[in-house]
Amino acid sequence: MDATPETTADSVLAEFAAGICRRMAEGLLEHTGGELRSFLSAESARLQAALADPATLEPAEQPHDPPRFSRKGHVVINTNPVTSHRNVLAPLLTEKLEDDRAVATVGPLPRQYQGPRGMLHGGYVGVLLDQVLWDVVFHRLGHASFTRTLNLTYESPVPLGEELTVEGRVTKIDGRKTFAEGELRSGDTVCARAEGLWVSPR
Ligand SMILES: CCCCCCCCCC(=O)SCCNC(=O)CCNC(=O)[C@H](O)C(C)(C)COP(=O)(O)OP(=O)(O)OC[C@H]1O[C@@H](n2cnc3c(N)ncnc32)[C@H](O)[C@@H]1OP(=O)(O)O
Repeated sequence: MDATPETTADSVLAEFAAGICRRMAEGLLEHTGGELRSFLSAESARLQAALADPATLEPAEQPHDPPRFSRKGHVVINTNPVTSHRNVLAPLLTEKLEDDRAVATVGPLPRQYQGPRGMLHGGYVGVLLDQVLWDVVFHRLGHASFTRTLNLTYESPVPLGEELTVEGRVTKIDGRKTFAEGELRSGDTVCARAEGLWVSPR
């Protein structure tokens, strides 16, 4: 069996296509009428050109999330809706994990994440905090666990169009229970705080 289910060039092409889809999702909310038609046409042409000649995808880089085979031989694609370069819903995080602490940067987030005008949807604030707290718990324990509780406090609206910082810390481990807390910041402003419980599988 090959080490990967597709060539590196095809993985790069898939991530390029995901980038086009992300821009299209944003463009559909930014443009109307003839401007929208021109925008869609230009993005489609870029994808068609890449499909016709993948060598035009410069600079030739390594894919971030190439599919792999599981131990049982199934194709595994990273589907994570926050971190996967292949999932067009994912805003993508740059994350640093150290011991009991994770610090991630995300954004600037575009219009498809909007709740109140110009602000991030509150449910999505929870998604970002859930992911980063889950990540720090995984990093600390070395295995996956389930979010059991996640309590959010919204301190101030989260702006779209600005880079955000999401921080998570493990605060206590008690048998199968791991407690963690964190916050989401825009600049120096703490916009939301979270604390929760992660339960390891039996
Ligand atoms: C591989 C890569 C994947 C990347 C994914 C990123 C994911 C991001 C995070 C997520 O989205 S996770 C998905 C959302 N979460 C879920 O779907 C979890 C749904 N809930 C469950 O499946 C079960 O409720 C759960 C597995 C969490 C717990 O069920 P159990 O039957 O194993 O728990 P149990 O009732 O035995 O409780 C375990 C311990 O927690 C304690 N506990 C439970 N609820 C509590 C509570 N609310 N407060 C305090 N303690 C609590 C409970 O008393 C007990 O304590 P002890 O071990 O000391 O006896």
